[in-house]
Amino acid sequence: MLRSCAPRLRTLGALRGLTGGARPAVGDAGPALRLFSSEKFIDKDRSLPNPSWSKEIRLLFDQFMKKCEDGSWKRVPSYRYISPQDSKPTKEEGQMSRARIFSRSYDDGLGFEFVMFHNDVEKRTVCFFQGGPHLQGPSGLLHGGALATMIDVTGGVTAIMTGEFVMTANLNINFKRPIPLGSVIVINSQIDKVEGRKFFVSCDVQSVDEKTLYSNATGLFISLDPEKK
Ligand SMILES: CCCCCCCC/C=C\CCCCCCCC(=O)SCCNC(=O)CCNC(=O)[C@H](O)C(C)(C)COP(=O)(O)OP(=O)(O)OC[C@H]1O[C@@H](n2cnc3c(N)ncnc32)[C@H](O)[C@@H]1OP(=O)(O)O
Repeated sequence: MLRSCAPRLRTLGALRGLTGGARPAVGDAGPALRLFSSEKFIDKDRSLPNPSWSKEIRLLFDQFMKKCEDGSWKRVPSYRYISPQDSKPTKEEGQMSRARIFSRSYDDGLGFEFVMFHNDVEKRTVCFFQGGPHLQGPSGLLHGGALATMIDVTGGVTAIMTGEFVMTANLNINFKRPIPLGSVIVINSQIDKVEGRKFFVSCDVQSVDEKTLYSNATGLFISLDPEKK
């Protein structure tokens, strides 16, 4: 997913140029549709509602878009592809790379449907996630690896929003209750501590009514050593 570090400022700029306000129509550099420089390729912001979203996740989306109006929360835009300028050259020289960002690699409704909102003052991120049918583990339940992916992405975004590009060094997840496939869950992530390049993040995963704690986790994210880049 994180294939190139050199262009991180541009990428971080894109991530930090987050969207707020009532109109869910802007992503990095403005448009929800991102036209890559080749002008042959359009990537859309996938953290906006699509027809596969249940009423429940739409309601949460609307509630948090309202919270964005005073600037305290920002919606985090999210794309399927790393733009060609940010990608490392691939073996498919001269062709569009087929690489996709894992958490956005499924077609609408089949895999990871989610939207994140970040609060800069509180250094925390909330993610509303609806796992589609291709993320099944045990019958009728969400695969643990799919949940780990979402915890990783939410924790990673929480750290990245401090302004540093990070890699995941450690994730420790307690799976406490199984998650019904297709249900909407809430992942709350916050930065507990920063020590030099190390960002210690914690996450909990709950039902929308907060009655069920599905999982909790801690993660260590490390920003890249300038010497080693
Ligand atoms: C730019 C373009 C990209 C585009 C992006 C698209 C948009 C993004 C949108 C949305 C983002 C979503 C968010 C991301 C979510 C997904 C993230 C992933 O999947 S990341 C892939 C999986 N992770 C790896 O592959 C890491 C592999 N490991 C490494 O590369 C290195 O080990 C690394 C960078 C993590 C650390 O290496 P060192 O060389 O920089 O660090 P050293 O100097 O060894 O350690 C620094 C300190 O950290 C401790 N440390 C290192 N690893 C540790 C560990 N595993 N556990 C505990 N401590 C550890 C050390 O003991 C040291 O501590 P002391 O400073 O001495 O106190």
